[in-house]
Amino acid sequence: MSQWSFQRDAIHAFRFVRCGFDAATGIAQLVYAFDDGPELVETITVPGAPFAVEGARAAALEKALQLLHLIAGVSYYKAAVPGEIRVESYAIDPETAALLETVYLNGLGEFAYRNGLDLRERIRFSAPLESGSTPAPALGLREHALVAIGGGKDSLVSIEALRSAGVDQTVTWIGGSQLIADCAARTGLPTLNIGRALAPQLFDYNREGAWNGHIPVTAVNSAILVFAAILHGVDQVVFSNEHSASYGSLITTPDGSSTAEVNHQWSKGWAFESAFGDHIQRRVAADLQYYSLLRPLSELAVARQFAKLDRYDAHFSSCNRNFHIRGERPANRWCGVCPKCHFVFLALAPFMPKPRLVGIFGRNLLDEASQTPGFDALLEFQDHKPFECVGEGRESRAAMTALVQRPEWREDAIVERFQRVIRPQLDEAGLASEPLMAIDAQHRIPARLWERLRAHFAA
Ligand SMILES: CC(=O)N[C@H]1[C@@H](OP(=O)(O)OP(=O)(O)OC[C@H]2O[C@@H](n3ccc(=O)[nH]c3=O)[C@H](O)[C@@H]2O)O[C@H](CO)[C@@H](O)[C@@H]1O[C@H](C)C(=O)N[C@@H](C)C(=O)N[C@@H](CCC(=O)O)C(=O)O
Ligand SMILES: Nc1ncnc2c1ncn2[C@@H]1O[C@H](COP(=O)(O)OP(=O)(O)OP(=O)(O)O)[C@@H](O)[C@H]1O
Repeated sequence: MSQWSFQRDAIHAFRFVRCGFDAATGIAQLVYAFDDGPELVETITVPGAPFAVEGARAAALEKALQLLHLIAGVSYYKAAVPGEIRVESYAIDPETAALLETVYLNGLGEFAYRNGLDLRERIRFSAPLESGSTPAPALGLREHALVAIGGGKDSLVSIEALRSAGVDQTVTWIGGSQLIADCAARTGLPTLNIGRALAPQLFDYNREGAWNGHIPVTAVNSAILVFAAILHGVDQVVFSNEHSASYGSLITTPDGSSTAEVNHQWSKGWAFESAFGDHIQRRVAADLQYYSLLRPLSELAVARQFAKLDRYDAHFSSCNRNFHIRGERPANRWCGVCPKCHFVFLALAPFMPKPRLVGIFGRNLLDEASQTPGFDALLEFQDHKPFECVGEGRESRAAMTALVQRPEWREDAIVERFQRVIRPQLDEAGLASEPLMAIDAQHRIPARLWERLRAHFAA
């Protein structure tokens, strides 16, 4: 084994070697390997040990651990994308295999597009178990929500909505981000910070020529929170993925003959939420509900809700440059030049007093002419929507149209250019904000909770 070196194109198989959980320490180990190379060990640490889990809950925990092992493998599989995938220490059924193929294929959609790879014939999970295994039992989980917090506006909107609905919640995050920890502390609610350490060899492989690119990180985070929910015996895992996340960027194929949709945030979309949430209830725990509280809302509707809160202005950030595992972070939480900064500034502008918004970012992005190409991409003007977690083009166009009508914004460089250059080329019928504020019926929010929240979101 000491002879083995990472040679991307010579690798035949990706192996799910084993996974295990130590209830005494709260540490889960997820073990993978390429061919007969070294073991790649990712660790997940759930606070609260020692844990005592028995009977049906112990069986459910084992299933949740296997699902986490299978989904988190995407970070390593992507390094070489070999044509053979082997699950070695347990067997899976066809339904689980189908879920994994969907997650890997769609979740690596942007990765494949950017690297010029076609993964459709490569991603195959074999399923030795027969389908139709016994449905998962209800575990008698207590009524309590683990709410994922990401440091940005979306999860804060959910947390405050759940608070207003009187739902017991623990604000939960993965990783060592100080920014998220500050936001979590600011909620004043109970918190749970789950540790996650990627196998260190991944960083070596990256330097040695591994394929690299985006992975469906929300799918990984979701599987971690499901595992933690069963461990802590609670019945809800809540994410904050809005309706708009289900729509990708329309890309023209390299030969220019057609367009295809590639969604950077596929695992924040409805296709993932519905497939994963159903799978958890059928195969892991019948009374564990996985849902996104913001699924009925567009990004603009979420921005409107966030503008009603000012408690987090000096703490939150949606700029993903804060969240690199290694490397620099923006000095004042907002880099001001990435697609997420552009979009969040634009989406909040119609709903916030200008001085408040400029105070949050420390500058007025809409009056920086040098940023025109970035805003053009959001508007899908002569470009496609950026590969980032930003709203739909029609939301950006509607927000810009709203700003044109405001004296305090309309003379700013980007807004003025929109009115002069871009708007005349658009169909006026598609520029209104109001239709984008409509509440969508497609979601997995438990019915009793939704009855309480509907009015909150409509206000
Ligand atoms: C912070 C960030 O945007 N990272 C993306 C960036 O990675 P970079 O190399 O610049 O820094 P690191 O994040 O520290 O990653 C180092 C390497 O590790 C790989 N990796 C990381 C986390 C993980 O769970 N698995 C991994 O394999 C990573 O690929 C690097 O090789 O560029 C990468 C390549 O495009 C992206 O993969 C990194 O994205 C992170 C996985 C990440 O956490 N991104 C979130 C901020 C993010 O994009 N969230 C979306 C949700 C999208 C979804 O669920 O599909 C959001 O904001 O809504
Ligand atoms: N480190 C993390 N741990 C747990 N959940 C996370 C983490 N990062 C993001 N999430 C969750 O993933 C989902 C998508 O993240 P996203 O970045 O869109 O949300 P956000 O940070 O709340 O808001 P914004 O869109 O303004 O950045 C949210 O439910 C968020 O809470």
